[in-house]
Amino acid sequence: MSNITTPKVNQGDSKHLYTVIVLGASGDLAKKKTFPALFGLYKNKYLDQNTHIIGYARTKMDQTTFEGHVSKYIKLKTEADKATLQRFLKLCSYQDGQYDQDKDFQNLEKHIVEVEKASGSTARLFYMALPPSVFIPVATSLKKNNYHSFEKDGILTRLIVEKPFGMDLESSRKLGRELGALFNEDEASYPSTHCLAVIYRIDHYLGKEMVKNLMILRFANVIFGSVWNRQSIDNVQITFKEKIGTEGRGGYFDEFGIIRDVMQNHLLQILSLVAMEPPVSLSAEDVRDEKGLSNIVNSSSSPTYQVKVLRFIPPIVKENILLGQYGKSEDGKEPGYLDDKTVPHGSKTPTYAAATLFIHNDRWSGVPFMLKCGKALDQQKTEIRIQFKDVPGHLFTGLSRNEIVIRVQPNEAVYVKMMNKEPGLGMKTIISDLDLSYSSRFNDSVIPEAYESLILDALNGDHSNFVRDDELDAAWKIFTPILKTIDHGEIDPIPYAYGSRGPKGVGEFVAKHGYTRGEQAYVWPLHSEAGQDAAGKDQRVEKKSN
Ligand SMILES: NC(=O)C1=CN([C@@H]2O[C@H](COP(=O)(O)OP(=O)(O)OC[C@H]3O[C@@H](n4cnc5c(N)ncnc54)[C@H](OP(=O)(O)O)[C@@H]3O)[C@@H](O)[C@H]2O)C=CC1
Ligand SMILES: O=C1O[C@H](COP(=O)(O)O)[C@@H](O)[C@H](O)[C@H]1O
Repeated sequence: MSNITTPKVNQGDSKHLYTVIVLGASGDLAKKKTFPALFGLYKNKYLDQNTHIIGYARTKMDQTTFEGHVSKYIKLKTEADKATLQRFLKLCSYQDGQYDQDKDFQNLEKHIVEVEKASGSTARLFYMALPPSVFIPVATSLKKNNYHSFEKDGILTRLIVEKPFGMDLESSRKLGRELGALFNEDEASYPSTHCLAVIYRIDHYLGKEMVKNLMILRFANVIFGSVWNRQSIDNVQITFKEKIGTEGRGGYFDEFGIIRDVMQNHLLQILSLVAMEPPVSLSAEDVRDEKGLSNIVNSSSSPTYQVKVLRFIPPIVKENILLGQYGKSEDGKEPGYLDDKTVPHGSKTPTYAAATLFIHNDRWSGVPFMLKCGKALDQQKTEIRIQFKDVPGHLFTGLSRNEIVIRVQPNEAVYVKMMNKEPGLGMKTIISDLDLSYSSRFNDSVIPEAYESLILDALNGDHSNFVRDDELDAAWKIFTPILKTIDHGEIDPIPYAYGSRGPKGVGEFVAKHGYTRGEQAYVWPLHSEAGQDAAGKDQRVEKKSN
């Protein structure tokens, strides 16, 4: 594990040994992310070496098949890793059952109790790697059959819930109410007891190294802190691109579309960390107060309201949105979105979206925040691009604007585009960069997977990087009206070819909101496909010496 982040093991709950129960264990998320993350934590000794993992789903599987499912996406680099995997698999077991049958959850309970007796575990982490349609039946069954009071039985319960948290404001509130009736939102409200199960709403982007780095970049550097406002910044872009389409998930995706899949959650969470005011402290509630909604602060006589960043963002309007849907690749080899048989004929669901949001507060008034995301594009990347205003006056010509780029993935980096004197005689300006590329600066460090980091936080009882219900409410208020318009088929997505840069008009869209391409050509060296393919190896040196 990384020497960039050095989390403490079981901080706050060190007396608890957990049993982890993965519901939906037969699924895509469980095999691709949850089990590999649990293995990563186990391998690096962030999980107690006696932590048992129980899979639960409807599919019937014997132990060998389950072990194959658990290990399919686990990357083994050394012989020692192989031996560790064998030890890890001995801690994994599987139980099949329906999601709404008490008797099946009672069987699960028997199995958990056996495991607890054998291991001495006193805490349960339930991980719901399930489609949202079964969140409530499963949470209800768990509460009825598998929940114990800490005070009475000495068993601590935590529950991780995956996105999507609803389809719109109304359904998100309904889900929140129903879940809230079963489990708690917040441990801090019940400090003395620890007796109620607590919900952790996961948005895995909050576990990404560079997203977590935003707080430090912003609030631990005077040089950034003092220019992080409308006086200096012209526009901000937050971009998510994926090379793959909806392969295998078309049916699921069509219900949601790219805005609900990526923009309303991952990109908005990044925006709130880029734009929020400094929190009072790094405590979970102080950080989430700044990102989220209003919070009544008790004063002796009258309450005061702290107003927070998402509340300053009005709903997105039709003029500030651009949608796309991918078709076949230009060579015809890759299928278009509508070629997927699980996608309804003639679907208008967007697989690409660009939207501009404004934050009407003193810091950001007038600064466009452009969120862009799409599937089946030319490259994979997530980045935050903060573009500064033009240099005033006429001392120099042909200048490009300064930009701070935070490359979330791949090839984690922070680089600042800046003007420099071209070396040699004369006073010619040249665009260059201050480049903190992790592959060269921290090349002996391993960056933890987002899910490793977040599961560890949940085990440690740290809510800071999870989504609170009022944040969710604020997020849905921004998106629900435009989503209704889209769901009614009122905006036609612009077609784009699989593997292209996206729909025509994206360049004009960002230009309309102020993004300016400089006169001088600039390519961040690791931006190239070659750089991406060699993730972890710095291509710059080769490029510069060529
Ligand atoms: N896959 C991914 O990359 C990501 C997924 N997520 C979220 O994680 C959750 C799980 O995703 P994912 O693993 O892809 O989902 P899957 O479609 O693979 O579903 C997980 C399991 O749930 C059961 N299941 C599927 N459909 C239904 C249904 N209609 N009714 C009851 N049970 C069903 C199946 O198990 P069985 O039939 O054996 O019971 C399946 O193996 C979702 O909320 C998703 O949005 C979030 C981020 C990324
Ligand atoms: O939540 C989701 O995220 C993934 C992208 O995650 P990443 O960590 O690989 O960037 C996306 O593919 C998926 O559609 C979405 O549901």
